[in-house]
Amino acid sequence: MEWFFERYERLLRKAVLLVLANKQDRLNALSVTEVKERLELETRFEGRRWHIQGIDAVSGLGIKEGLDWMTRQI
Ligand SMILES: Nc1nc2c(ncn2[C@@H]2O[C@H](COP(=O)(O)OP(=O)(O)OP(=O)(O)O)[C@@H](O)[C@H]2O)c(=O)[nH]1
Repeated sequence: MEWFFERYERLLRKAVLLVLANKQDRLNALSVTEVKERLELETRFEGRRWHIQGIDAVSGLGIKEGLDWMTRQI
């Protein structure tokens, strides 16, 4: 199994990451900055392609912008 995980890790190193910080319409939702800090994205994904997008899944706000970013990466 070792070979499997090594191969997988190698492939994932090239993966791009899109984080959707949902419920931005709710006052008690974590802000984009808070989600970014709690997930330690800047340090964990340093040198990698990642993006965090605030969204509101009910109205759809931000979803297009997030997916547009992902589309540009692939
Ligand atoms: N106001 C608001 N409500 C949302 C949003 N996204 C999901 N919800 C609501 O949150 C509730 C839980 O949604 P689910 O899709 O079941 O998500 P879940 O992962 O099971 O639960 P959560 O931990 O609440 O995310 C539902 O009533 C959704 O309508 C959003 O962006 N804004």
